Amino acid sequence: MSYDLSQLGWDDAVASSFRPYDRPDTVAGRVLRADRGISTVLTAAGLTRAGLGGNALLEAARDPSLLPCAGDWAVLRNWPDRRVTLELVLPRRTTLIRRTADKDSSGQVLAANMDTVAVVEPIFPEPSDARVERLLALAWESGADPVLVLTKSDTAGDPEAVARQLGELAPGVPVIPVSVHRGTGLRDLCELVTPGRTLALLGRSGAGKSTLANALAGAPVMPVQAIRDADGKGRHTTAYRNLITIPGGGCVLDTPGIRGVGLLDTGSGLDRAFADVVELAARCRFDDCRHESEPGCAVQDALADGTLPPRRLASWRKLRREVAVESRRRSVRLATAPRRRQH
Ligand SMILES: Nc1nc2c(ncn2[C@@H]2O[C@H](COP(=O)(O)OP(=O)(O)OP(=O)(O)O)[C@@H](O)[C@H]2O)c(=O)[nH]1
Ligand SMILES: [Zn+2]
Repeated sequence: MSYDLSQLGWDDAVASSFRPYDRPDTVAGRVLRADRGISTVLTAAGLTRAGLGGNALLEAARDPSLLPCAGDWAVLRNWPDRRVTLELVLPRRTTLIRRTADKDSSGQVLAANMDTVAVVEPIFPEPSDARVERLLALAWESGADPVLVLTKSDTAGDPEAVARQLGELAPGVPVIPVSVHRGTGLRDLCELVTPGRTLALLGRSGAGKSTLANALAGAPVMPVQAIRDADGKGRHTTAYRNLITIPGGGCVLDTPGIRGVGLLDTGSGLDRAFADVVELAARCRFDDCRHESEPGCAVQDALADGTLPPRRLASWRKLRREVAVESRRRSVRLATAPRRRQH
């Protein structure tokens, strides 16, 4: 079997990052799934499973975020005894990464090398403004283009009205109401999974991500609810992340249903998610305006004339505080971490 990797997004940039490692015993592939050290990888020769090679283990010890994850392009090595190891994760073009509770961790990579991140929020039960804002910041931070997908639109009397309302939390982001049950809105999403393009789905458990991935694939490739193990115990399907190849080209990356996401904002994600507030703040008279009671505060003016909802300002402040606390913690950690190779 031979597979055309350009369908999966293999292009000149990936090819040139692979070139230095291109040897008779190596091959490049895209990670469909990474599960406790075993990666399922699609190469031009077909599907293969690879354990972590020595080099990949070393890299991961240095920085756990360099462990392979779904969506990665990787260098595989074929050994004479037919073993296959994953030796290196090629540089990621975009990365969805969240802060983990683990203090030493540099964050958990949820998905890599996607072109678009769909923040998936269900219309029923009630969509959460705060979750949408947080996930959009994470999506912007990834470097990919965000879209906001409102699932189960069949449950709303007027899904367009809900879309307009949530659209206010998503400046510059297309909002797409979708109902898989009715088959509406899917065409807009299909345009994001044309050959070579990857769409990642990000949302809470039950948001309808798997249902959406199945609909985009046109065939049930992923069990929606629970599947049964051989021993009869129920196992939930979304503990892992999966890259699904779409017949006709393109891929969908389903991330696990996440309960809480900590932001690991290093710069622009939050600013872009709150572009409306940032733009107002840039118009304040003082550069260091705290938008409280300073004269000439454009943010306070917008609150007063009703163009900026107070809730929106409050969530911006809350997320900024969270990110500031986290980056302080990170810099303390870096300063106190034992140096490697001191001599
Ligand atoms: N009414 C309606 N229900 C839907 C639609 N899409 C999904 N659902 C239901 O929503 C529930 C959750 O869907 P899933 O696709 O399993 O959600 P998920 O986001 O993959 O959840 P996790 O696997 O836990 O991350 C299921 O019971 C679906 O049948 C839709 O378009 N309309
Ligand atoms: Zn101000």
